Amino acid sequence: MSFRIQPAAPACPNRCQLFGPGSRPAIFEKMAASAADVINLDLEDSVSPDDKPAARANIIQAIGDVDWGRKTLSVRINGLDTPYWYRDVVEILEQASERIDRIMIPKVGNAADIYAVDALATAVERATGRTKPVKFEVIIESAAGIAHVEEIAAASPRLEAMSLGAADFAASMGMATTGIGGTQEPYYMLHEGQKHWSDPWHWAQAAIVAACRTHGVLPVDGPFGDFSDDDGFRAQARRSAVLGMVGKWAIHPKQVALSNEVFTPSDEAVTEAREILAAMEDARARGEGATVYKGRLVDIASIKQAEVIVRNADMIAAQ
Ligand SMILES: CC(C)(COP(=O)(O)OP(=O)(O)OC[C@H]1O[C@@H](n2cnc3c(N)ncnc32)[C@H](O)[C@@H]1OP(=O)(O)O)[C@@H](O)C(=O)NCCC(=O)NCCSC(=O)C[C@H](O)C(=O)O
Ligand SMILES: [Mg+2]
Repeated sequence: MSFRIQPAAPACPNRCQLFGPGSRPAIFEKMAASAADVINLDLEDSVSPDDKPAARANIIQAIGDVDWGRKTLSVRINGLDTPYWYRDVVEILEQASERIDRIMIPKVGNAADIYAVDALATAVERATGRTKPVKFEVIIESAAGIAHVEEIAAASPRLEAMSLGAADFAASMGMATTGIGGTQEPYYMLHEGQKHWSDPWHWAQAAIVAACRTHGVLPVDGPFGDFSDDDGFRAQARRSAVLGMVGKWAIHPKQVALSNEVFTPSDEAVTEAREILAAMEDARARGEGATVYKGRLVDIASIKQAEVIVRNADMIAAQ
């Protein structure tokens, strides 16, 4: 056990991040009216190269003009392997209002990528006299990103959240699939003639959660491409929640409610967590460190487990 205390991740709801192309300003008001906790206005892969300047201008105007309520407002810039990213950062931080909360950096490969954007953002903020430092979120979506995930999680005090980008991740890893998240038909074990499907995203998600929890960053599951498959989305999101992720992207508005449903602790879960805390309080009064709740062991670690659920529920209810 390390003597270092694990830092808390930011206490802001992040159950669903709704994406929309910056080249499609007609949907910005709909995004703002949605039930997503986070809005991601995209300058990257949903915007064609010719549309990048117009998309930047749309986003800069909308950051100030649209009523985003209490949502976290994030702009996904282009990757550092493109000629677009520096203009994204400079134009947004020079021209957009301070309503923007985060810049999302895609395809990060190592801590130096974050350092580069941090240096540029810091220079623009100082030059323009901005008073609210923009926060960062990153996407792990390459072999290099997952190989360096821990140094990326530690790279900047601006960093609030880290997502798995299943599509680019699969491409970078050379995975034999065109699916964006979810069950992959050929990824199964055979036992006595029966197929047992496994989860090809699991290890990357677990690595992201561990890196994030070590450094006080929110771990988030990325896109689920087949927006006609609600049950598939739910199944993927539930696995992510059990692993410790706090939310998931929506690439279509119909996925927002699904994500909020999965990543909001249920009444039953909260009741059980509070009962465990009460049972342990009674045990403590008796001078015991362990007791029995519904026929199973609960001990001091159970207090920490129950507190995760209660804290999360209280934080969401406070919004
Ligand atoms: C996927 C879409 C292109 C679908 O758009 P559309 O054809 O308009 O869908 P519908 O006709 O079903 O729309 C129904 C109504 O909802 C509105 N709408 C559509 N999309 C959005 C949205 N994103 N936010 C809010 N509202 C939206 C429509 O206007 C309709 O409204 P109405 O007419 O009033 O009923 C589109 O959803 C879309 O562009 N989605 C986002 C795509 C995107 O941003 N992709 C980037 C993120 S995923 C990624 O990059 C991969 C990742 O990096 C990785 O590597 O894994
Ligand atoms: Mg991507």
